[in-house]
Amino acid sequence: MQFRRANRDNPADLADGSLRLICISAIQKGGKAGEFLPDTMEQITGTVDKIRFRNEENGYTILSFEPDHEELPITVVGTFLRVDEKERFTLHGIYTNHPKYGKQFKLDFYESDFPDNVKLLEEYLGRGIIKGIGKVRAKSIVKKFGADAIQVMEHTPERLTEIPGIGKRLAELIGNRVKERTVMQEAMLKLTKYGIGPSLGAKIWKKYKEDTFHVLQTNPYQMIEDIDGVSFKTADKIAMEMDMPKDSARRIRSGILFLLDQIMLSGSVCCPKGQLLNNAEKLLGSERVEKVLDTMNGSGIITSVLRGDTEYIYKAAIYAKEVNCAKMFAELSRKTPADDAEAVIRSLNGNLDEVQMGAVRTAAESGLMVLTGGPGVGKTTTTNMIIQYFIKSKKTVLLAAPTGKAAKRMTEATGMPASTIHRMLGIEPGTQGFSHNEYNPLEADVVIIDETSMLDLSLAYSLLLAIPPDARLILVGDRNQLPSVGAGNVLADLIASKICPVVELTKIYRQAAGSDIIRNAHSILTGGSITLSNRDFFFKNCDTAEEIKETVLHYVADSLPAFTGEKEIQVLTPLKVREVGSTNMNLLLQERLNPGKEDVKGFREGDRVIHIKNNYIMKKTLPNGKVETGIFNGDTGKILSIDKEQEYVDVLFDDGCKARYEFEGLSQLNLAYALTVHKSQGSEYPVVVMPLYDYIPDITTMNLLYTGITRAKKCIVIVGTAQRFQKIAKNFRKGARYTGLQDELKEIAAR
Ligand SMILES: Nc1ncnc2c1ncn2[C@@H]1O[C@H](COP(=O)(O)OP(=O)(O)OP(=O)(O)O)[C@@H](O)[C@H]1O
Repeated sequence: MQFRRANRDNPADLADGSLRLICISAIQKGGKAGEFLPDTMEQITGTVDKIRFRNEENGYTILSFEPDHEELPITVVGTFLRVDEKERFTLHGIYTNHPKYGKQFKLDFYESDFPDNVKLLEEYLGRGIIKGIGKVRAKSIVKKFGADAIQVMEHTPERLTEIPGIGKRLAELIGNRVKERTVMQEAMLKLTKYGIGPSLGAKIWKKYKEDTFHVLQTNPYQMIEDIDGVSFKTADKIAMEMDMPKDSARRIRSGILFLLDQIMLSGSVCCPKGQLLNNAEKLLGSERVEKVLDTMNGSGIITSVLRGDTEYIYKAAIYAKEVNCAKMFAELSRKTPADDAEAVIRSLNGNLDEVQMGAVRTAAESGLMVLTGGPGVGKTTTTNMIIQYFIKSKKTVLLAAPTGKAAKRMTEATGMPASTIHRMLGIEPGTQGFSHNEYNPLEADVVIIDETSMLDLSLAYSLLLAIPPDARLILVGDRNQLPSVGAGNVLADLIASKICPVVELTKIYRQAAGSDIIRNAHSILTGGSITLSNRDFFFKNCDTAEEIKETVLHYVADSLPAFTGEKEIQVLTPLKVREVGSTNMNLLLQERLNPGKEDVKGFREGDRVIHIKNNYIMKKTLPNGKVETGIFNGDTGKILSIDKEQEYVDVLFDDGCKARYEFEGLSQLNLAYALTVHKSQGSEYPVVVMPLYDYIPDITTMNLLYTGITRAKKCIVIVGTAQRFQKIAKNFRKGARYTGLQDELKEIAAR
């Protein structure tokens, strides 16, 4: 068979039987590790000698390749949709010179074909590439049909029956398998034309197989629901390429659901109808939006709720959760008091003030209560007394918090085991489900949750489902902290609804004598004046972004470690993006604190890192050598070593546990020299530096400043201008977070 170079922009090539595949590979241009030789595209044709590394998930491959007219094999690095040894390709890319591994060919895209040399073809087919053909059959097929063997198998498979031992059925089967291969490759090629990379392309193919084009042509939006990683924008691009009308109901429906998902990512659970229609019309360029929205409302996909004069639109599932949360909260709040509470309370040891003692009494008397207050007011001390009360009353108490770090702090503060809420509920990895639910409730009389401000609506719903009918729920948290990252505003809504008792502690006990951190944190809440007595709360006046960055670097690297005696200084930024955001500050801090080392995907040995996803199946080795599973969002540590040959990174976490990350798993890590205030919720650090530069009314709020400041235990330095600080401190906006839990609760209470 004649090999022909194809033009990836020429649609005719797609239909040409001689073309097997042209594939785009994500080339990593300008990677620091590689210094480019001439930056011109090269083309080499040859045979795969050996696959040295392959990640089946994303197609990333390192292989040794034998070019046709060169003696020595070369190393090729890039993304192959699929690849086998002895397979033939024409590769397009550039040569680079890797400091450690030498000359490499970085792949941009490739064209693939079956071997055109009879000997290689026999060897290739003999390796079991096509099911039903082993060494012996490969030999007979190639002997019979020569270099045309593949053409015969694909287009006239019945001719295979000319070979003894191959019957009609097997011939047909082989023909189908070869065709399937071709169809898959063509599908992948077509997908790359819509900007879909090989890894996503492979997922789409895996899901729809031969139906891929049918789905793409009839309803590409289906992919959003079926395949992880397909966004509305990707599906819409395909739909537009397919000339789908802008006014198509499917398109509008998907666009509306996409916007509702976006709303939820920003923390709201619903959206005023007017706002949604406006955004949808802008996104979709269609005037049929309202009509389609109304039909969706009737079909159970979305729910519309009238509150006052405003109509709010929810995805139906999240609305159901909100309504059910309200019902379950209301149900809990109706519980009756314990019988001999007073006698047990009198027997408790500890010096609580009257309000704190009142909280213990309330806990004893209520099915549902909230204990809130700022830093150092005795929330933990009071919680400990509540636990003591229930233990003395022979009740089973379970403790949990939304994050791993907060759960660890709860364990230390109470002396009792506390877990993440997910773990307490028995997360079932791979599904969104929990083993504890309404059919299998928790075995507890009392459940106490700390850092409740971080509890989002979905997790609150799962938690409430698992609370046994006669148990109590106690929610502890600081209502002035930022709300949860996930959609909802559970603690604030619950407090505002007045459906259950709320005990607010206001008297500051901790460090009352000497600390400006706590005093100023409380002053920010009350709008009081800020004290700068240079004890533990410092302010450095800097104006420009450049000045702020330099000052932060200087404090973190030079002056603060000496001044505070702490080696690690935590930078907390209001934003992730922009010049003084955590992403950029991390790069600057990495260069300053950990310079001159080679990067792997942005990480270096010795870097401070944070794990950013709850991973309940990942293994870690405890300091005592025992192996456990579970690494949580917010866990911080340091990179101990990077093994480039074996492609893994070892991390030592702050609690002494070690974990190994394969290179592909590194997306679970971020640099942690600088974190956003949002990310730092539930954690505390001895020394914090907080640069204030940007002002975005919905984000840089008083609550964000307050949350950042209260993360510092020993010392905080704020870097910015006094005007900017005041502006943020007085920004009492809560951010546009639309939720309805408060109204639902009030409605139930009024019945
Ligand atoms: N009634 C009290 N009398 C004397 N000291 C108290 C009292 N209540 C709390 N404290 C002390 O105040 C300090 C802070 O208390 P605690 O840690 O319970 O506060 P917190 O609200 O949990 O603080 P944070 O939210 O910052 O962790 C502790 O040293 C505690 O012993």
